[in-house]
Amino acid sequence: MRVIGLTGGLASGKSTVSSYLKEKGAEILDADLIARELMAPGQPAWLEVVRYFGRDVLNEDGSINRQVLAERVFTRSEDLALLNAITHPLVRQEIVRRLNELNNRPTPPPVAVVDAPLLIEAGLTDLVEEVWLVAVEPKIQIERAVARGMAAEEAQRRLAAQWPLDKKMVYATRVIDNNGSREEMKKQVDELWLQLL
Ligand SMILES: CC(C)(COP(=O)(O)OP(=O)(O)OC[C@H]1O[C@@H](n2cnc3c(N)ncnc32)[C@H](O)[C@@H]1O)[C@@H](O)C(=O)NCCC(=O)NCCS
Ligand SMILES: Nc1ncnc2c1ncn2[C@@H]1O[C@H](COP(=O)(O)OP(=O)(O)OP(=O)(O)O)[C@@H](O)[C@H]1O
Repeated sequence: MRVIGLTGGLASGKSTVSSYLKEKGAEILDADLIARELMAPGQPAWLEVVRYFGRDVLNEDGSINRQVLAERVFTRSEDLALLNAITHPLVRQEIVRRLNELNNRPTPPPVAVVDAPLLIEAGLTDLVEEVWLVAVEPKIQIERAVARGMAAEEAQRRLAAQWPLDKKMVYATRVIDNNGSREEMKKQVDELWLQLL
């Protein structure tokens, strides 16, 4: 089983690329989804979030109010650092567990893709053989995030919490340019997939 890391900032097109890789037969481990699952009531990250951020960030049913928490962490860098310190080790542990599980299947998939916006920032690159970076100009990232319903200021704040493209480039072993059309992106992924297998 080959293990690929897929990364890129906000609204860069990671999910679009990973759905395409899934069609080709890859198994996808989605770090955003894993983080969300670990923050469900009673789960390890939920307990820590409540301990450090208090019950103010909870909905009435005890689930985390993601909008309130996002407002806290993307306007106060100390709070973001705290949330990252809670979630990133747990996300890492869960990714390791799931990769082992895939590897131990009687027939492991040919490729596992770790889809993580913060693959590089959170230091997960040692878990993967290659780092595929979905690269998009910040202006287009904001446009696409807004088209998806996010306020422009919110998108700006999230982008500011992520490493700039040139810093991520240093860690990338392959770059997928997603400034153009979906078709153009697919052509590049077809090529990378052929080279991989
Ligand atoms: C802050 C939270 C509650 C906001 O939830 P929300 O549903 O609005 O966003 P969602 O989780 O779908 O993330 C959307 C995008 O926001 C950006 N983002 C999320 N967390 C972070 C972060 N810690 N730093 C920078 N950008 C982030 C990413 O581009 C991500 O793809 C949530 O993102 C969270 O718990 N983040 C901490 C966990 C984490 O770092 N996840 C990233 C994968 S390791
Ligand atoms: N080449 C493209 N041209 C136009 N729109 C695109 C292209 N690629 C992706 N999109 C759109 O941009 C938005 C962001 O893409 P996607 O959800 O794949 O990004 P992401 O990196 O997974 O985002 P996030 O991690 O922030 O959730 C989506 O609405 C998607 O349909």
